[in-house]
Amino acid sequence: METQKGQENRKREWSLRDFEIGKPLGKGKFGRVYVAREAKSKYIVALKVIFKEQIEKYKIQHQLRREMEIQTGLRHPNILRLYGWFHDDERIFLILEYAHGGELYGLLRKTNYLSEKQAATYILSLTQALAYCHEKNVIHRDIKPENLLLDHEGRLKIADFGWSVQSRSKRQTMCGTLDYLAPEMVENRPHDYAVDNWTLGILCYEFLYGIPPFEAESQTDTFKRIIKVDLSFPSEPQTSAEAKHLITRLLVKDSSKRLSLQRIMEHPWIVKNADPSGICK
Ligand SMILES: Nc1ncnc2c1ncn2[C@@H]1O[C@H](COP(=O)(O)OP(=O)(O)OP(=O)(O)O)[C@@H](O)[C@H]1O
Repeated sequence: METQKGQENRKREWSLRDFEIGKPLGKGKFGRVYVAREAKSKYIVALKVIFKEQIEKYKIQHQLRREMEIQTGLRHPNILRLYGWFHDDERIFLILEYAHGGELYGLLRKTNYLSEKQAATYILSLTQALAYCHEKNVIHRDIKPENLLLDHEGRLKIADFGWSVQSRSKRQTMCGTLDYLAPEMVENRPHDYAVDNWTLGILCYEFLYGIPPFEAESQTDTFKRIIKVDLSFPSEPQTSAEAKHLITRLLVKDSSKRLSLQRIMEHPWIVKNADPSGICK
């Protein structure tokens, strides 16, 4: 879409008549997602349909607007494009890049865990995308496998910016999903970009072992494990000392001592294992 008409498209007024609707891709809390084809250009997109009634019921008007504004402004190979949106009386339609490969979560549930090469490639892609976001003062705050999609080449795309925020100052609202939250967030302390670096440590662990490191029977126990940084590595599957080193350097309680995104990209485990093209099949 963008490639054919460039800037012009973003200013254009869309309507449902511009699209041929195809198969459903899935259902979320607030609506459904379909494959769709723009009738004129034949360009394939994902059309997310959100019911205004649901938005009002859950009082997420502000959050949705913020998500739409942030995601529209981001252009990175590892961030799902939001090309534009339109609405009718009952629904809001988001025109999204189509990720043919579905959710990374699905792949992880199927294989239980990823190889070091796959895990490192995804962590590098995520780190590069987050470095781009942080440069634009965007903190994602809710990176987890359910929010990561894959394109037709297996390239990772960050898809959901529902909890992201664009701010230079520290934030205090607790948000996101407990297993992936940094100690400063679960303790309701001011937080900044470093919460995303923590989450990279959580994801790296989950990619390699199949479960997030602080998962517990109850939310209370998960909370306790996070604030203690109660980290241990299972004996199976066996992983390299370098992978464990990276995780240990990210899951650090003091946010100022966590490895920076630049240092993650230069870490020996990443350099040795990650495919810089981001393509992972
Ligand atoms: N751009 C896309 N390309 C391909 N599949 C997609 C795309 N966006 C969403 N999907 C699929 O549609 C499903 C529903 O997506 P949706 O964003 O509505 O909900 P969700 O992220 O699962 O949950 P939530 O409502 O909590 O955000 C996803 O699980 C995913 O499999």
